[in-house]
Amino acid sequence: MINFPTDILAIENRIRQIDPVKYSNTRNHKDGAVTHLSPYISRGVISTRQVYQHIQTLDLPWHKTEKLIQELAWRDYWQQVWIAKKEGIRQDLKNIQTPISNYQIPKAILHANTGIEEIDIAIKHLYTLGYMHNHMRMYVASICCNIANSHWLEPAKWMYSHLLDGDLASNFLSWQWVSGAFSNKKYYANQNNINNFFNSTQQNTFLDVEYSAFENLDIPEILKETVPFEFDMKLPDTGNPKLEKKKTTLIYNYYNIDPYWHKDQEVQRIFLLEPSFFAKNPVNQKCINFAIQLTKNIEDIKMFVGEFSKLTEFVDPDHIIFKEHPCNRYYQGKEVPREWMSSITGFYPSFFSFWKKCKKEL
Ligand SMILES: Cc1cc2nc3c(=O)[nH]c(=O)nc-3n(C[C@H](O)[C@H](O)[C@H](O)COP(=O)(O)OP(=O)(O)OC[C@H]3O[C@@H](n4cnc5c(N)ncnc54)[C@H](O)[C@@H]3O)c2cc1C
Repeated sequence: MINFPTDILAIENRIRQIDPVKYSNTRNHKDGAVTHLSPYISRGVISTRQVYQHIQTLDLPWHKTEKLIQELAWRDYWQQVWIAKKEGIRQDLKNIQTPISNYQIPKAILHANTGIEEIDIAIKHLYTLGYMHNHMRMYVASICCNIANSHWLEPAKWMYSHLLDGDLASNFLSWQWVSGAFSNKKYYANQNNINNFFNSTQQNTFLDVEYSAFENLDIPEILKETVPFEFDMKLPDTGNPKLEKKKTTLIYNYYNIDPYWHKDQEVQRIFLLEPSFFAKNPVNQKCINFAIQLTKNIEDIKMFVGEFSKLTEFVDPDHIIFKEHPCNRYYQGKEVPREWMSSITGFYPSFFSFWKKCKKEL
């Protein structure tokens, strides 16, 4: 079973294990050769550029690596949408999702008892592992939004809260894509599709229908009971670390745990966990622990649990440096850029218009 080590050498080793050819032939399958790198990209430990540069060293023809590079570009694309739309990613961006029967989550999804064996197994794995296969994320989102007619936001928050790779842009915008709020067509998958890609043989489930039946499908009994997303999240209680007010200070956070950032320089390093951010975007203890473990790759980093405004009482903003990211627009100090795979920035209404431009550079 897959695991997610936090030591930087193990993470770099995982990059070296990428097989772009096998990836493109198998990525949609349960046991496909996917990279399992997303928790490290989401937490800002490695960048899409770094993965892309490794792929280039393999000296493979473009057509054999294109699929994986394209998936990496999806990551950058959603980030650019987030930068452009800001908090707007929490709302239906292109179309209003319809029909909606509730703004909650089907209880059967939360309790992993939809009756669809592979879905239920995958949700239990999500709870224990903090990971779910991309195709399975699409199935789960489709069941919530397009079969149970739940608005995408609450189930998206639920999934985000359990993923080690939780990334608000990839998450919310993918949910919008599945539900038709960021695409012109809802995504459906039937039981046959799940059986094909997830090696099962189940029949007679609520998804065991022809595609033509989906538009007018009644909400199955098992999905009718819905519950709100409620999460009581606790951040570690560390007390205030000893800080130097006038020392050059690098701010790390849930989206930036880059161990090579100004490595070997004599600076103050702070891992900032802001209660207001996590109150709005809660994650489970496993996710917080994972992030904290990742900071162990950074020497002498100190954890500060509190708001940025509180931190500035201890460190002068003139001495603060932070990486550009939509979740920390309000930081004060010097903002420096993140690493991207290409130089293409800005909002593109569709991934393929963005990809067309990226491709020219890659
Ligand atoms: C409903 C839904 C919710 C999602 N929520 C998240 C999330 O919270 N965080 C997150 O990182 N990804 C999310 N994704 C995207 C995708 O499922 C994961 O990035 C991918 O499954 C991660 O596994 P991997 O690293 O093995 O991916 P691989 O298939 O090995 O892909 C390599 C890398 O490409 C990028 N990538 C691949 N597929 C996508 C995609 N569809 N969208 C954006 N980037 C992609 C990721 O950075 C990934 O690490 C979501 C997708 C869906 C459909």
